[in-house]
Amino acid sequence: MSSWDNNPVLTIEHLTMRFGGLVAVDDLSFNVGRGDITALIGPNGAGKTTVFNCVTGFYKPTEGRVVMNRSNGEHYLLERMPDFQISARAKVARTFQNIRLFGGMTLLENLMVAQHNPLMVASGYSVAGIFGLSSFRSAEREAVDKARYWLEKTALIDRADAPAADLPYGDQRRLEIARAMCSGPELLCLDEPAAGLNPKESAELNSLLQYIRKEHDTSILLIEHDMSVVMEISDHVVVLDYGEKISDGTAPEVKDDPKVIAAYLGVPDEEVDAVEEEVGI
Ligand SMILES: Nc1ncnc2c1ncn2[C@@H]1O[C@H](COP(=O)(O)OP(=O)(O)OP(=O)(O)O)[C@@H](O)[C@H]1O
Repeated sequence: MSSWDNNPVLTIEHLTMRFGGLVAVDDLSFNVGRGDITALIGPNGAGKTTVFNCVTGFYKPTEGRVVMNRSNGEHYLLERMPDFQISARAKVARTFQNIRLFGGMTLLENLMVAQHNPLMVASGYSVAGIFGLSSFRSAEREAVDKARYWLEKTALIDRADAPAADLPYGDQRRLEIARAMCSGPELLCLDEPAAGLNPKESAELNSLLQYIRKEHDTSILLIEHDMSVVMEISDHVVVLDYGEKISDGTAPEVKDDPKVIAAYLGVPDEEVDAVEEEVGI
């Protein structure tokens, strides 16, 4: 049995998502190991983002189960929960393929908004906040400390008071990760975190993700097209093609799987050898 099957933080069972006649995800099952960095890869249109949307409550799957197994022993059936509870109670956070920050707000404000739920609770849904009661003030201080901590870890602290829209692209990507981490997730889902990054920024991203996994006991599930990132940091790689799982293993196992090579080259399995020879790989 693979390590990710022994102690999964997320269990996906027979997940199917149909859009009319199109089957975007077809009877997909896999586990995300606790403490692992798991990559979900596959050619364009394979169904990766649809899986993310089912895990994070943006879509309700047509069939199947998505179970979050929290470290305190609680289990959550994510397909039955509204998305705000998936973040607040099941402790799953995500970033998006297209960056979604509040461009007009400062970096610090973006990270404070991410902590809106605990702050609202501490404010007694505004009464304590309005009267400046100490319970609210201490919750607010904690939220600022947490925001500053993640700005430091993502090397953005010097620009804490700048508008998010003024940041270069690579910095905005890191700010999105900082924002997701402010909700204290046990599972962090990242949709193409390395898209648009230069090699230096990609290397910094790798270090950041390894730090998050090691120091914060946060498991990571990422969709990524940049194979240098996938191969370097993933403990476990799941490959989708046309909504179906075609390979599932460690990065070296998956890299050498003829089915994966065939899917990426867009040819049938039996033609892989010939095409590889032709293109010299
Ligand atoms: N809301 C939707 N309505 C209809 N079809 C959809 C919807 N979302 C996704 N699809 C279709 O489902 C299939 C899988 O799309 P998805 O975005 O999950 O793939 P992907 O692997 O993330 O692709 P990419 O790598 O290009 O982002 C595609 O054919 C897509 O057009």
